[in-house]
Amino acid sequence: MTEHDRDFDIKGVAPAPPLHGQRPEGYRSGFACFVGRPNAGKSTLTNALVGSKVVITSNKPQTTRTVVKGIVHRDDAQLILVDTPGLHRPRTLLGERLNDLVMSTWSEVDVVAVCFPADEKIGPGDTFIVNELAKVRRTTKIAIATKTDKATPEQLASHLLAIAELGRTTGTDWAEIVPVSAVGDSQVGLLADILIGLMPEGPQLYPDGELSDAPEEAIVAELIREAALEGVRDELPHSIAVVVEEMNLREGRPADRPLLDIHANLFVERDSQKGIIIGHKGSRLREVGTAARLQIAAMLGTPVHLDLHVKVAKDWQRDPRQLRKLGF
Ligand SMILES: Nc1nc2c(ncn2[C@@H]2O[C@H](COP(=O)(O)OP(=O)(O)OP(=O)(O)O)[C@@H](O)[C@H]2O)c(=O)[nH]1
Repeated sequence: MTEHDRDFDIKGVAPAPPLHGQRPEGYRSGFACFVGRPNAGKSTLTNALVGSKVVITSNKPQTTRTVVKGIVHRDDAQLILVDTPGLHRPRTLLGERLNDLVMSTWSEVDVVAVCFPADEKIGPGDTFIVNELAKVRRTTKIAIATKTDKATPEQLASHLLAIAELGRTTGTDWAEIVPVSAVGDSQVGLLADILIGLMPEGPQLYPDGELSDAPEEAIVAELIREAALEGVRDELPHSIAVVVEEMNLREGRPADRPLLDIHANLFVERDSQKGIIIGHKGSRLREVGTAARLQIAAMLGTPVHLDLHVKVAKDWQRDPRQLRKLGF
């Protein structure tokens, strides 16, 4: 039995569907996972590789909660990208669950790629991640210097040396160190070649053209969450969760004018946070709703009616029952 004959059961990602199509000689397939400190450019890189916005990017740290994957299709390979939450020193039950999820994902993928933004010095956060990753012995590790467009050639050179040094001090054997700019589309193709070269030989795992198997509800929830976080205090990101309760095409609409009805609840931890989200006489919530609605409509290609409610779920990050209900 080869590696790919068993069901892949990466936590939070559905087991692989039945195998598709014939594969030419030498066809490769497998899983890669980007890690790195918040804002390192992981989601942007996933999007650049896949060529479509499937992972939600944001300029605020720590918004990637769910495991969402994008799929790179090539004639000779299929590369499945898994995105994990950030790794933190756990302070709550949610924090512990997220860390467990990250560690088990790392041990099940073929390659873990650590992203180090070239415009920032390597710091304790990076060292923490690489030290944790070093405990996962079997998985191949590569380092990516991201956002190279934001660094001078001299800065980039010393950044690459610092990455190599971090490998040495943590006992991590980087299979490659690759400088990339997702925004400038520099070396993204090379990165794809390198990742694919590190995948095992195996069959096509997903049908052609499938970009992501993240359920639409999860993508919609992330878009709402992103809109709700826009312009609010830095500590609020940890306290918001969005659950899409219902998503249905409205009945009785003409075929050329569909309308998607979405009912979603936005959970905060405290009444004071509810006030921040809702704003003066509901003004902020209306803006959040409009922004999310337009994003969802653009993503799904259907006009949307969004019904958004804000609820307080006291200390949901610490309560196992609430966490289960919210999908963690
Ligand atoms: N100039 C430049 N900016 C980039 C590049 N890649 C990402 N960014 C920006 O950096 C910010 C963070 O990027 P993300 O892709 O959301 O980072 P992330 O690592 O997924 O962040 P978390 O989800 O918070 O862990 C965004 O504002 C991006 O537009 C790049 O190659 N060049």
